[in-house]
Amino acid sequence: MFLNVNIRWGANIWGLARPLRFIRLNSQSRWLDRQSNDYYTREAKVQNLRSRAAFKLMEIDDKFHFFNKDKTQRVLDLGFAPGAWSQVARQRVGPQGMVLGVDILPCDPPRGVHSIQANILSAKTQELVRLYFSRYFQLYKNDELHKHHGYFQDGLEDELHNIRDTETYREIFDSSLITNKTDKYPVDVVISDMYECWPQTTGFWNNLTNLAYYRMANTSGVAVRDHYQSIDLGDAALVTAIDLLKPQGNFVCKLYTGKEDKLFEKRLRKVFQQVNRFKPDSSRNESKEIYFVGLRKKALIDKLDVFMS
Ligand SMILES: C[S@@+](CC[C@H](N)C(=O)[O-])C[C@H]1O[C@@H](n2cnc3c(N)ncnc32)[C@H](O)[C@@H]1O
Repeated sequence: MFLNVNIRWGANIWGLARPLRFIRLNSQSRWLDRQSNDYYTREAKVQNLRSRAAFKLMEIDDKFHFFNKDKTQRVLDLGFAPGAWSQVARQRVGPQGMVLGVDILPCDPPRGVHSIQANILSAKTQELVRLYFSRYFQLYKNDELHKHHGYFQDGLEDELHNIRDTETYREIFDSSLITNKTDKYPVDVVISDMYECWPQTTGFWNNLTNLAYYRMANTSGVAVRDHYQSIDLGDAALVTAIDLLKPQGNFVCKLYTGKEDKLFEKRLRKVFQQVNRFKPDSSRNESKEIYFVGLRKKALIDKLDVFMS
């Protein structure tokens, strides 16, 4: 059904704003009602988890077992805010593991997790992730770096300035030099729940210079748009996995389902030995989200072949 509105700018716009605000408040209160009646939301509060999303990752791991307390695993959580998946990863990798969250929005990471406020679509983000997991520049151990809200990048520019000229730095970033200092694939598990942001509770965009909150992909309710935007973020997560994930490493990625699922799945099959599609019980029936799980990354991957055919 189309709403036929004849807008004369200036004259009628404020008249239109009122009903629109009413519609928004109505959908907000429906969302609040649904939240307060929801088992997983209540349970998340009881268990001190940052959101109900935690239960989705628990269910996915209960089925596919990609976290392992016995190995020292390094986990990269893409779009980690507010941090429920990072909490689950932290618990499931055990004390020796490392968890790094990346989010375009600023967010205090959960206990035992470090974070970078960065856009996954930027090449610099990979550099930061690589340095974080590097055994030779253990920046995460330096208190100076996380004294402000745990943000790893505080002071990072100074550190980068000091180390960019060193031989070790060159070895870490020069993939043609395979030495025992080079950790070409520093990550064991990549998890990506990238999509809509958590509700803004204070004016934190004062911290941002690039108006990330406006530029990000927010779920619009228009299925086609949400689907294509989530495919873009899924592809960004897949590129990150191709570049940083160890052979035999594992990958979890949320997607809003639609026409291109099959193509995304085909790309995943070129990177992982086993690919599964999964809808956890804790994901609402009416939600279009599904989760792809890629197990055991292949050793040789041709990125062009993954994305071109
Ligand atoms: C649904 S939330 C993630 C919830 C999280 N898994 C949890 O359990 O708390 C999606 C997140 O993706 C982030 N995001 C979206 N686009 C991004 C991008 N290009 N780079 C980094 N983070 C992004 C958003 O800021 C948002 O916080």
